[in-house]
Amino acid sequence: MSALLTVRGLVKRHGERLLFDIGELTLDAASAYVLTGANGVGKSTLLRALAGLEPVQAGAVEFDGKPVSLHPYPQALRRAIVYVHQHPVMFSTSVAQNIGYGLVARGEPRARVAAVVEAAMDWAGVAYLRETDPARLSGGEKQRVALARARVLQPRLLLLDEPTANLDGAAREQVIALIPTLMEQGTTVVMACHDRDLIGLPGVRRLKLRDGHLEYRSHKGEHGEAQ
Ligand SMILES: Nc1ncnc2c1ncn2[C@@H]1O[C@H](COP(=O)(O)OP(=O)(O)OP(=O)(O)O)[C@@H](O)[C@H]1O
Repeated sequence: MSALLTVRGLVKRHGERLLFDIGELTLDAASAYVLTGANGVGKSTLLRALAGLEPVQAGAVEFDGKPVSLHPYPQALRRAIVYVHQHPVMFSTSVAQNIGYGLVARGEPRARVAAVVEAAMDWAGVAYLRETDPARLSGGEKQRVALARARVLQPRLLLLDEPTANLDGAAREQVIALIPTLMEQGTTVVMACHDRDLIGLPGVRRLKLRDGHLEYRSHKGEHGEAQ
């Protein structure tokens, strides 16, 4: 499998506190990962750093086999890497306009945006909400709208920050059901989570952040330090 993203020497400090010092992080193309670790260990920070939303110290970085920098964060990575917040922020327009916003911003023709948004709403099971003010959405609906909004951008790497946190019952199951279909479209997905059902999804590899280091774990529970 070919590497989509490799980052060497990924270091994050908050003042005197060293949050993580990761020798090497490699994410393969068209692969899915869960990123686990105790509360406060730095999972969100790591995802946000990869998305260019958090200043971080990085050595050599390669995306799609080409050297890139995380500072300044290149436009090509901004297009290719999408981060979905645990509590997604929505514009006070309609659900449909929120989902299409990124495509409109990229200058896509209106007719194409409308068709893609329609398909994404069907995929996420939110078509009945198309004209709804996002402020009225439940937590589960909001997360599914956020996933649809990310999916239409066809990212190479999708970073999901605790997509099922604060959800239970059917709302949680609806979000979990969407994840394998995201993986099918060739997107690499990394999910920060504590959710056992996400961790146990078929084909999902596990990354564990512990004591500032990243461990790669197989499904059988074997583990080893990252290089
Ligand atoms: N600007 C900041 N200054 C100092 N410390 C910060 C700052 N931002 C985050 N932190 C700290 O960094 C640590 C990592 O936070 P982060 O949200 O990445 O953890 P997490 O593993 O995602 O946790 P959780 O599972 O609870 O969501 C926390 O201890 C947090 O308080």
